Amino acid sequence: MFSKELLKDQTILVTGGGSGIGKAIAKACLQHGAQVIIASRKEEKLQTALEELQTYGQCRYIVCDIREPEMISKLATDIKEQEGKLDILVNNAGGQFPSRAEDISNNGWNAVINNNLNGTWLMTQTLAKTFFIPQKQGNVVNIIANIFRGFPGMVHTGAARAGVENMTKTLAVEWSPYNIRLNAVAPGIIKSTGLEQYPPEMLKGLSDNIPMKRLGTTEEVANLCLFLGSPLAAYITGETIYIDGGQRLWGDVFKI
Ligand SMILES: CCCCCCC/C=C/C(=O)SCCNC(=O)CCNC(=O)[C@H](O)C(C)(C)COP(=O)(O)OP(=O)(O)OC[C@H]1O[C@@H](n2cnc3c(N)ncnc32)[C@H](O)[C@@H]1OP(=O)(O)O
Ligand SMILES: NC(=O)C1=CN([C@@H]2O[C@H](COP(=O)(O)OP(=O)(O)OC[C@H]3O[C@@H](n4cnc5c(N)ncnc54)[C@H](OP(=O)(O)O)[C@@H]3O)[C@@H](O)[C@H]2O)C=CC1
Repeated sequence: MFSKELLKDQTILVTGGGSGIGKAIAKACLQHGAQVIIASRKEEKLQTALEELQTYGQCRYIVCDIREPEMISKLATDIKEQEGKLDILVNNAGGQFPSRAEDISNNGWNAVINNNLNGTWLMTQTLAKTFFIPQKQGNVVNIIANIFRGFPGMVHTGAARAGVENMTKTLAVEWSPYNIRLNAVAPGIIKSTGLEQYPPEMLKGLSDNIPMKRLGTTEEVANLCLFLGSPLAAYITGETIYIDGGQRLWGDVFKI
């Protein structure tokens, strides 16, 4: 177990923090001494999550669509006025839909690229310019996906997440003079609210195709993010860590 003071005095923004993996990350950060802001599109979801999260520490929410530059600017101003600083950004918001590549419409492709690549970029650039670069200190954790062998059945998100992975490496070098670390976390299949959007027949037998024969938990992903956000990972930057029970190496996710 980590020290309860691992993230003491840290201010952390978790996008998509109202559900699933993001909520688990927010909870873990609160339990380790941080103050946390969660952000996403749906206020009702954020409000419900907040009621649970604030029992663990100081937390609030901001409604923000990561695809909308104006909303992101307002979010940055809001944090500047309220908290006065930001130490860690967790870019967790995202998602996609399963589809054969030949069936994806132009709008469908753009929606997924906008959500996962452009949204992550806009958040990262705005918050780095507002906080991390002037502070000469910052930390970004990007949640991507298991794209190790491509992403058959979800080419749009595979392309977007590969973009985020490369962006993570590039910015780790460009922004190292500002003492900003950036890393990516690549979850395999995690038992979370996100899986509810997949048809039940697609979810049958998934564990059989994972070397460890089980799905991951949101808490396991949160623990990895805690580590990367903390001083324990002070010399790690530009890295992608897979948390997938070995699935990147063996087993089919999609039968194609
Ligand atoms: C076998 C099990 C799977 C294991 C894989 C596990 C790995 C990954 C797991 C996860 O990531 S879990 C997290 C999942 N959570 C989410 O995905 C939630 C967020 N997702 C979304 O919000 C959407 O998917 C979105 C498309 C990114 C949202 O975009 P937007 O709100 O802009 O969409 P729309 O305006 O409704 O539609 C735009 C465009 O996209 C087409 N489209 C949307 N959904 C589907 C769909 N289910 N199937 C086909 N096409 C879809 C939609 O039709 C529009 O295109 P046009 O119709 O206008 O051409
Ligand atoms: N669960 C899994 O097996 C895996 C998940 N992932 C990724 O991990 C992340 C979390 O997934 P998970 O918790 O499972 O799923 P959820 O669907 O529960 O989480 C997605 C979160 O992102 C938010 N979100 C989506 N689009 C936007 C947007 N444009 N602007 C702001 N917020 C947005 C949603 O909130 P709201 O609707 O309020 O906007 C929601 O809270 C996602 O990026 C997902 O793709 C990756 C690999 C595997």
